[in-house]
Amino acid sequence: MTAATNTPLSGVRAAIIDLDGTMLDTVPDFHVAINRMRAELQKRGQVQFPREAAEPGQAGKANLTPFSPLSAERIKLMVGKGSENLIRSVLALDYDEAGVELHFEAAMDAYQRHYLDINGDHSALYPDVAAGLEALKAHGLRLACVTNKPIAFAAPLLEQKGLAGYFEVVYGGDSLEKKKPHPMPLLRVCSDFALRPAQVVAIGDSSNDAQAARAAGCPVLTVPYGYNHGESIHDTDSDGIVDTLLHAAHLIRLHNPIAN
Ligand SMILES: O=C(O)COP(=O)(O)O
Ligand SMILES: [Mg+2]
Repeated sequence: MTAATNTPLSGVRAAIIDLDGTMLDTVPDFHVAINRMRAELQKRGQVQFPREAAEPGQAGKANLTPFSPLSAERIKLMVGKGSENLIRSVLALDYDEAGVELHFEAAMDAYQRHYLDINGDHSALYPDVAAGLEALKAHGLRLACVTNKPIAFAAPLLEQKGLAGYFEVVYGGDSLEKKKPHPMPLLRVCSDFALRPAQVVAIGDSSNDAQAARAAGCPVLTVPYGYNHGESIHDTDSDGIVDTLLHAAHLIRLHNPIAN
């Protein structure tokens, strides 16, 4: 994209930043919490086995085979569409459809407990995140964070990593009726800021962010280092790929030379 007079980034006054895979590499947290949840389910399955089995040694036999821990790479493919989707995808590796439904509630409960226990302990900021947020703010942009992570995970995580102060609003995947790729959370930010969607750029790591932005009518920039469900970010429809949030800030500034 060149600094022509009218581009998708012209007139941008605010930015909506995604969390997982864009600001923080959280897969190591997901990795620990998911495998602890699976170990817990496994343990309970073994305890229940003698009582549940109609014929000892028949029903529930599969539960006696230890779940081998999932790799971080495998979990990375499942992150980005919220907790419910993640837990269903993980359960589907061990159970058939009926089993997924049967174990869903207990799995969610265990997962949330384990995640909150270690939230942020294994996660790290990507390069130039704080510098990028500083630069966006210095250029007069208002900032919001929109993530599909539950707000009970996202809010303390932003706080712990020193990022909370940058954002006027934060919406989690369960804050509103719909989550990304639905445009609802992005449109809510536009209305919070009293700006038109064309004035609010979304910055994210996945097709989820891009689809939500397109549906809302917001320009969108993508980063190439996050989790795009195993797909190349080059195949995602966006207005530009930026190496870092700092690069995004420079690009926005280039297209808005007189703002501030
Ligand atoms: O928790 C998730 O599904 C990921 O959320 P995010 O990429 O929208 O921050
Ligand atoms: Mg993301």
